Amino acid sequence: MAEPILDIRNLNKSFGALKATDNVSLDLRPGEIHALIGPNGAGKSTLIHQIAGSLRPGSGTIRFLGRDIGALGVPERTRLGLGRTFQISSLAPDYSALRNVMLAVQARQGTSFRFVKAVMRDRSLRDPALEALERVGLAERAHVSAAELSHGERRQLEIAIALALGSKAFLLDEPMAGMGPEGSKALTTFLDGLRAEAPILLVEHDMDAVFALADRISVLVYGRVIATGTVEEIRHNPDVRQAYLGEEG
Ligand SMILES: Nc1ncnc2c1ncn2[C@@H]1O[C@H](COP(=O)(O)OP(=O)(O)OP(=O)(O)O)[C@@H](O)[C@H]1O
Repeated sequence: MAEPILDIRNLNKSFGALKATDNVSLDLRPGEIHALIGPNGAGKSTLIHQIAGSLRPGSGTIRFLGRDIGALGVPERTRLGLGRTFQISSLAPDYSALRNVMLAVQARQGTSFRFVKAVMRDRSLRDPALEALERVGLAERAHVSAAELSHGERRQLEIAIALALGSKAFLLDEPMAGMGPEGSKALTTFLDGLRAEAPILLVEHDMDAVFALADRISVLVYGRVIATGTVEEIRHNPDVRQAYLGEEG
């Protein structure tokens, strides 16, 4: 079996008396989409925050590309290639889609401050940014401000930014949220292709998308992973049906 890209072992996080992450172990392997599902409040976002570095675990280890990243902050983890999209958008709303991605390319290149006009003309920033927009299907919207993009397009733009940052794995927290059926379908097709580039840890409530995309699913209930398996294994797991899917019959 291939070495995991991301390897989480015995992670714990409490908020007062509440165990939001209860001895969680899971991994993300090359080329896969590993979906993380569970009822509201199960601890999915809390787990993503700990992996991204925006929340410190109480205990446990997080290894990324073979390295213990537990002591690193968010920017260092991003630089190592841990790409993340957020439930709440982190885009600069007044900037065009292109400029949002160019800022990411600039951050990756570590280039210092330049005047905006010079930055916008700089082909070493512009070309990779346009390529990332092309890849997510947003090239035609390159000059539209982030604020004017549809909800789905903003999600695509966030992924373009993660691509431009050279992400080697993606943490996607509810990318389908607030999307209509067409948008969800388009994003599902896109994510299906994206896994070949970098594996995806996908938190998602849209079960159609999860069942269509996931190579493996982990089910989180009250902070604990109660099962990990293929779509078929999870669909037929009696504990999962009772704790979570059961409510859908
Ligand atoms: N900063 C915090 N302080 C105290 N409690 C918190 C904090 N963040 C999360 N919690 C609690 O931890 C539990 C897990 O929350 P979390 O947001 O991770 O769940 P989730 O599975 O992502 O839920 P949803 O599907 O609704 O997004 C919840 O009971 C929540 O109220």
